[in-house]
Amino acid sequence: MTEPVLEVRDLHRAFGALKATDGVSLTLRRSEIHALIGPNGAGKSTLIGLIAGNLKPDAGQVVLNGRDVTQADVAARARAGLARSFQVSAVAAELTVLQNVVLAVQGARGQSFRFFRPALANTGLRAAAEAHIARAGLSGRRAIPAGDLAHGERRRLELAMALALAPRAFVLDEPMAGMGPDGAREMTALLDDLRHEAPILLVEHDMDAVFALADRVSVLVSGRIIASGTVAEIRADPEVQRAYLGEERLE
Ligand SMILES: Nc1ncnc2c1ncn2[C@@H]1O[C@H](COP(=O)(O)OP(=O)(O)OP(=O)(O)O)[C@@H](O)[C@H]1O
Repeated sequence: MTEPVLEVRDLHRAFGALKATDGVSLTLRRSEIHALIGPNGAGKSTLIGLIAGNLKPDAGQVVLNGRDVTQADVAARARAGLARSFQVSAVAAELTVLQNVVLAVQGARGQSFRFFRPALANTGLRAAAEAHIARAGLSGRRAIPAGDLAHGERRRLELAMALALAPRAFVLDEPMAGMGPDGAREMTALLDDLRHEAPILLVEHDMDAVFALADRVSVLVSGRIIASGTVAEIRADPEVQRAYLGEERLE
């Protein structure tokens, strides 16, 4: 089997006496969607923070493409190809969709934002930005200021900007949050496509989306992964039913 794109090894993080992350190990393989689910307070945000570099672990490792990035900061992990979206966002509301994505492409290429005007005239940057916008399904909205986008479109814009990083792995924090049923279905289709760009670690409460998309599901409860498996395995697991899925009123 090929080496995982992202690997978390025996990660620990406490806040005082509370073990928010208590010995978590997981992998993300090429082209897969690995969903992380769990009740409120289970430690999902803490784990994402440890993976993205916002938080430092007390022990354990985060390995991206075979490289130990445990001591690297958020920016260094982003440069190494980790695209985290939906919580921290650099979208500028007054700029158009195209302008925002051009800036993201320019930034990803290590060029200064001071040269914004030349950037818009730069056909290479512009073509790359247009391709990301098309991939995110926003071509018809390229001239709209980001601040005027609907909620779901804004999420698409964030994904288009994440694509500018040429990501090796996506870490997505509740992409379906705040979406109606149509928006959630559209986002589900988009994520199903994006997995071929880079695999996705998906933290999501929307179980329809999780069950439609995930190749594997890991269930986090009190800082520990209590079960990991296919959708069918997780749905049939009595411990998961007891600890979590029972609350979600499945089927
Ligand atoms: N900075 C912090 N200081 C102290 N305790 C914290 C801190 N961050 C998180 N915690 C605690 O760690 C535990 C895990 O929280 P976390 O936010 O990671 O869970 P979660 O699964 O993301 O929850 P939710 O689904 O509600 O967002 C909780 O008990 C929370 O109160």
